[in-house]
Amino acid sequence: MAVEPLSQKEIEERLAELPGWSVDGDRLARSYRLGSHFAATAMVVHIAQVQEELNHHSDLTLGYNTVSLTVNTHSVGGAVTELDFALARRVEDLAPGHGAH
Ligand SMILES: C[C@H](O)[C@H](O)[C@H]1CNC2=NC(N)=NC(=O)C2=N1
Repeated sequence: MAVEPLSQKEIEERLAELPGWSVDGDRLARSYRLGSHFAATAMVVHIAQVQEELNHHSDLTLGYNTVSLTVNTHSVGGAVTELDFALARRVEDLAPGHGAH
């Protein structure tokens, strides 16, 4: 399946289903706060596992008790695509298990 940049309208429709996520420049982004540094670290490892499964990788930043991601699709010149939203949905699914909000 060829992956293509999403239109502004397509991005807005998908963002409406993903509270907390936004588009910052040409990247889909969200930050989470967790209960401790160790909890944040465990979430980073879990996200890395999903990224390997999807073969799609965010810029993933670990803070003291925060985890931040930004992602776009290099192969279309750094635009937001369905692949970025697929990763975002998977991260949203795993976040509650880590107590992330
Ligand atoms: C060869 C491999 O499929 C590509 O390099 C993948 C890996 N991870 C990736 N991650 C992201 N965010 N964008 C890509 O275009 C991308 N491409």
